[in-house]
Formats: sequence, structure tokens, C-alpha cells
Amino acid sequence: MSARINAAAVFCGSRFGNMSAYKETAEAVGAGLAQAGIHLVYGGGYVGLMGAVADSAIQAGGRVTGIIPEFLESREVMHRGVTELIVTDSMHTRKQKMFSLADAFLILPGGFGTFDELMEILTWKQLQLHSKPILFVNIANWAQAVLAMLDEAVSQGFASPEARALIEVVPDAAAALRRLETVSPSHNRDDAEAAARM
Ligand SMILES: Nc1ncnc2c1ncn2[C@@H]1O[C@H](COP(=O)(O)O)[C@@H](O)[C@H]1O
Repeated sequence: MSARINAAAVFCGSRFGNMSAYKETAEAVGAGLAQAGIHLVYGGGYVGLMGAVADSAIQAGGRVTGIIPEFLESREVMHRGVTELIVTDSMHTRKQKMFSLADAFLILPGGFGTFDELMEILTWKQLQLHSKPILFVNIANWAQAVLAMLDEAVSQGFASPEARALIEVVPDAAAALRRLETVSPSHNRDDAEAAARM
């Protein structure tokens, strides 16, 4: 696969979850990005699926940038084997930096932090601050309840069907990696200008 984009940000859990498929998916995504020559941008931790995606990308020879806020350095066990580690002063700066480096976003299984990251990147897209793809990797239907919540917001008249369509749901790592092959780097918006509005 030849890379059409430079970098993808992966949002995922700082825990492994209850099914082996979650870790296997994180590893497949990490290795697949590396093999495609796509730079992995992630939250900088060594634990859970975050560590798994980074480790597999590193093992496959990929470029990995971890971005972690100073106060989480010890709690999430900062990964010291990554190509580049950026320590930020806040959670918000971390997300802004991840946003500005990435051409696309992959959401893997995770907990509340992953949900926060998903909703922020989705609402920035809803506000037309960016047009980068958001791929929700719905392994074993783990995200069914999240997707149902989004659908309900549309049903209840709180969100538009167009906004709901801003998330692409893919079933597994292979489908996510295939979709990335079709994405062009996003140059239609000045990231610095967009970041100033976030
Ligand atoms: N409130 C939060 N905002 C942004 N990011 C967060 C928040 N809480 C946790 N995080 C980060 O998200 C990832 C994954 O967390 P999980 O809860 O395991 O999904 C991790 O890097 C947290 O620091």
C-alpha cells in the first residue's frame, strides 16, 4: 500500500478491555500504519491499547510521535521508545497538537478519555474547523451504544443527519487501513488558523 497521507492520529484506551480482539486490532493498526509509511500520532502512553498500537508500529519500523500532558507522564507511563515524544502543558494542548499533526483520525476501543477525544474531533468537524476523516473502528460492535447515542441525537432533532455522517464506521483494522489509502492529505484549511479557534 502506498501512503497518500503523512500521519494518522489514533485515539484508544489506556486499558486493554475484555476481549483479545481489541489488542489484536491495535497491533494490526500500528503495524499497518508503519507498513504503509504513515506516521502514527497518539497519546504517548505505554499502557493498554495505546502502548500496543505504539509498540507494533515501532516494531514494524514506523515513525511514532507520542503526545502526553506533563501531569500524565507517570500515570499513563510515558512511552520512552517512540521516535518523538512531545510533553504538553495541558490535555487541551495535547489534543490540539494531535489534531494539527494528523491527516486522519482512527478511533479504536477505549473508555471515557477515548469518547472525549472522539466527541471533540467530531464537534470540531461539525463546526467545519476541519474536514479530516474520522474512522470509527467498530470491532465486535464494541461501539454500538455510542453510535446509538449519536443516532438518537439525530432522531430527537439535536443533530443533523449530515453531522452524523461525519463519522465513518469501519468493521476492523484492515478496512480502516484500506480507507486510509483513499485519503488525500488535508490542505484545505490552515491548521494554525483552525487551532486558534479551538
Ligand atoms: N477528559 C479527557 N479529555 C481528553 N483526553 C482524555 C480525557 N480523559 C482521559 N483522556 C485520555 O484519553 C486516553 C484514553 O483514555 P481512556 O479513558 O482509557 O479511553 C488517555 O490518553 C487519556 O489520557
